Order: sequence, then structure tokens, then C-alpha cells
Amino acid sequence: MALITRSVSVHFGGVVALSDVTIGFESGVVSGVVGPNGSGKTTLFNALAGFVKLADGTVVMDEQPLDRLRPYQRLQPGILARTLQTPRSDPDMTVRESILCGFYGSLRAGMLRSMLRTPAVRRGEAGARRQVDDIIGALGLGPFADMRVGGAPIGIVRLTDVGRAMAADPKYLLLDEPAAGLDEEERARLAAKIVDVARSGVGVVLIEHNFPLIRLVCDVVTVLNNGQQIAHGTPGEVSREPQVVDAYLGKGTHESTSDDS
Ligand SMILES: Nc1ncnc2c1ncn2[C@@H]1O[C@H](COP(=O)(O)OP(=O)(O)OP(=O)(O)O)[C@@H](O)[C@H]1O
Repeated sequence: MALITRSVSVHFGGVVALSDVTIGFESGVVSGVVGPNGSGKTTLFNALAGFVKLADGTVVMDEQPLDRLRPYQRLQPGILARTLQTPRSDPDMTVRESILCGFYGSLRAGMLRSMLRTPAVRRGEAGARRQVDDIIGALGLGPFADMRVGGAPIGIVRLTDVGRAMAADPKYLLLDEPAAGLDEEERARLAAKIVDVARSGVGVVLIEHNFPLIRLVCDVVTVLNNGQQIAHGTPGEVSREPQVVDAYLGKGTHESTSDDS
């Protein structure tokens, strides 16, 4: 099972944001996407989620083409979830409420059953609350659970956004720089949870600038440059590719990456 872009190109006027990109993001795997600023990483997520028009190519999930599905049809609980580079949680919600929102679609029980609070509705809510507690615990958000998102530090806001996306129980989880602004401890917890989620069968795709984090969590990495895929392989393999070093990692990193596998 995989989420695949096949020969995808995206243009913004004269700007070629993606050019003939074919990548498969597999279930149960953490796939990294790296590249310099403006290389097309977020556009790739927008192409997967249906937020941009493809100039060419197609997006396929588990052998089904997604091209006719609009973003709200792709970003459904149990299908696809994503976080944005700049989280957009409601600032007046608490961290716990915000994560609980991730369950919203899977809890939709119809107005009448919800109003009557039938046993099935109550069981669904209780199950969701338990899972929220698990996510809060795994991401270390316990001390912040009742804090308003609007008053929380950026690292907590970002982790809340990741928690909300995880709560949607997606088949594929797209994380756009989720570790930006996190301290070392938060990053380590996030890394462990990402790997956990992938091992439970979810295909996790991670845009990340921090290469040590990529090494820690990613099974495979794709490197983009100027909208083109310039490398694909394990973190160790791609970090040894001269064109990746030149385009992204910076000269002088050959030595520091050479003992990696
Ligand atoms: N809505 C848009 N309209 C016009 N140009 C855009 C739009 N979105 C992206 N671009 C351009 O497409 C190219 C790829 O941008 P994209 O945001 O995908 O890169 P990125 O790798 O995610 O960058 P960053 O690391 O800075 O987030 C850039 O040249 C960018 O300026």
C-alpha cells in the first residue's frame, strides 16, 4: 500500500514548483522529504492533499487515483491527515480540545443520536477521550493539556497540531516541519511517536530541515531541488550523494556523514 505521485508537475505561472516527480510513500514507513527553501516540498504535500492543480501527472492512494477528490474528501479521518508549516489551531481551545477535534469526523453520529446521547455515542466519545490521553502522554503534553492553544509556547502548539492529525487515525500522515521550534526533549518524544505511528501501519511523510532528526526517524528520504527529485534512498545513502551535499547539506559535510549507513 502506498501514496504515490506519478510524474507530477505543478506550475505557478512561470514558476515550475514540481517537475515530473514520481515518489511512493509506503504504509508502515517513515519517509522524509528534504531540500533547500523553495525546492517544492510544501507544494508536494499540497499536490497529495489536492490543494494545487496538477499541470501533469496523477496522485494515487492504495491503487486508487485521487484526482477527482477535493481536499476535504482526501483529508478525512481514516484517510489522509496533514499538519501545516504554520499551525492553525483555534487559539481559544485547550490543547486537549484541539486534539479531540481530530476525532471529529470519526465521531459523527448524526444529529438525533448525538442529541439523545445514545450509548453508542457515549462509547465513541469515551474511546476518543482515552486515545486523546494516550496521544497527550506520548507527546509529553500532559502539563499543557488544559492550557489555551493561544497562550502556549510554539513547540506545544506544533505538537498539539501533530496530535490532532494523529487523532484522525489516518492511513497516511503528512507532517510539514513538525519539529521546528521544539526543544531537544520535545523533539525526542515527537521522534519516538512518529516511529510508533509508522510501525502501527501508517505511512508517515515528514518534511524536515533537521537532518539529524531525519536520520533518527526516516527509513527513506527523497531530496528535492528546484522542483526535481535529485536523490532517494536511506538517510545514509542520500547524505553521501555529492549532488545532495552540494544542493542541500552544504559542502564540508562529506566527512561528517561518511560513517552513516
Ligand atoms: N501559491 C503560490 N504561488 C506562486 N508561487 C508559489 C506558490 N506556492 C509555492 N510557490 C513557489 O513554488 C516553489 C516551491 O515552493 P514550496 O513552498 O513548495 O517550497 P518548499 O521547499 O516547501 O520551501 P520552504 O522550505 O521554504 O517551505 C517556490 O519557488 C515558491 O516560491
